[in-house]
Amino acid sequence: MSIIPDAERPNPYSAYGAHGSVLVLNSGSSSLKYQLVNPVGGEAIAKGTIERIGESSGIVTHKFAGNTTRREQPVADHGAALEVALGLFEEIGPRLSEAGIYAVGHRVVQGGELFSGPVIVDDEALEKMESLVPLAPLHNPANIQGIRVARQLLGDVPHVAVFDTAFFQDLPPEAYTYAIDRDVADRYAVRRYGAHGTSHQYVAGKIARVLGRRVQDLNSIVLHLGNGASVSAVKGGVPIETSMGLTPLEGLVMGTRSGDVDPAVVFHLARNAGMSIDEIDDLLNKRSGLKGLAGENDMRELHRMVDEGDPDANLAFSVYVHRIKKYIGAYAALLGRVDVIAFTAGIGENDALTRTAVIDGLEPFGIAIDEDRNEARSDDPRIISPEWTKTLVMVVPTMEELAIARQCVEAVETART
Ligand SMILES: Nc1ncnc2c1ncn2[C@@H]1O[C@H](COP(=O)(O)OP(=O)(O)O)[C@@H](O)[C@H]1O
Ligand SMILES: CC(=O)OP(=O)(O)O
Ligand SMILES: [Mg+2]
Repeated sequence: MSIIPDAERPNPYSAYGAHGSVLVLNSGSSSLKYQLVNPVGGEAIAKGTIERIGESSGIVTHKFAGNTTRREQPVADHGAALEVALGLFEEIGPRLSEAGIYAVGHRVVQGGELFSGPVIVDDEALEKMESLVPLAPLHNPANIQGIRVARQLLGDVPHVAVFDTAFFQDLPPEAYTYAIDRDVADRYAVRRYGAHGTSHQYVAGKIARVLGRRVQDLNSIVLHLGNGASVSAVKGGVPIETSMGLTPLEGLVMGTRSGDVDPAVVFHLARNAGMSIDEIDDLLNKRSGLKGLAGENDMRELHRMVDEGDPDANLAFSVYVHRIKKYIGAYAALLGRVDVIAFTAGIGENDALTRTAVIDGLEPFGIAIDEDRNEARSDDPRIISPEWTKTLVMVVPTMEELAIARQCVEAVETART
């Protein structure tokens, strides 16, 4: 039986949880999110984000004891970002030496075929993660750098890696297999691994708890719309499809990533535009998506540009929404019955305009939004569809850090028994 209670209730043992607190590090492609979490009660004791890593202007935010500290300062890379974060704990609090840290949990995006669940980090595990860098070039290097620096600075507690791909290890073969020569695919581990799995799994479970239903009885489409974006079809708690593939480049239109393109685009650019493979990689991962179409990957800014009549921003938003709708239709066909469509992550949780545009026109399928519910502001999971629909549309804030903290405690406890 799990030592972590499912219900999010206050921890009866100590201020920071029966197992102490867990420091969670979530390195994205250009950001570091961190949280000191009580893994039992579920509350964040302190948390922060460091955005625009590697750019000339970084934004640092640290929240503790009801106060928010915000600074603008350039941050060179993810190692430097972690040092800034640890410095803020010393300066503003809580001091990590007094926070009863039980373990450090690291989000690692790509576990490939080497990791199907959380692992306590040692040198061998780190080497394996290094070998997976080509399968998550924007993410694994930052994740690994975070682990190295954190192990040096917080060396006396266990460090646990929790993989984005783990949840999707349960995908059926027809979903994870690319229809290419089998020998080549097998030799080079070319298959679909998915990503954002910790979030998709958390949201699918949270939907069931909020509705008072068993996850086994629910079919959900989860839309994780952040800077990276992905969608999953979860049938009875088990993922049957997801939009990210070999790497987090496949699928939806994202902040800077193209999502699905005809692979022949790569051959065409290599042969006829004189671009190298590295240049095309950079193009599709960093200069595409909303940024490639409109020059802007912050959704708030994109809306402002649309309001000012910018045709590029308008097209970018239309392409973004069109792709999500295509996936909803496809995943509905795979699920057969859709009980819930859930929006999560930065855009999914905060952007009523995107939610309206995505659901618009789906009424004939019994899917609709109630605009008052959609626009009501809340940090709680909520239903935003009208009473009459069979499919519920929901907003379910993701809590990747809490989910990582809990998996981290379970991994340490399992290793000890
Ligand atoms: N209030 C808001 N309205 C619209 N978009 C928002 C809002 N707040 C954040 N976002 C968008 O959320 C995205 C970042 O989401 P997030 O889940 O934090 O991404 P990641 O984890 O990939 O860095 C950005 O595109 C940002 O514009
Ligand atoms: C996998 C992925 O795209 O992650 P993020 O959204 O944090 O960049
Ligand atoms: Mg994210």
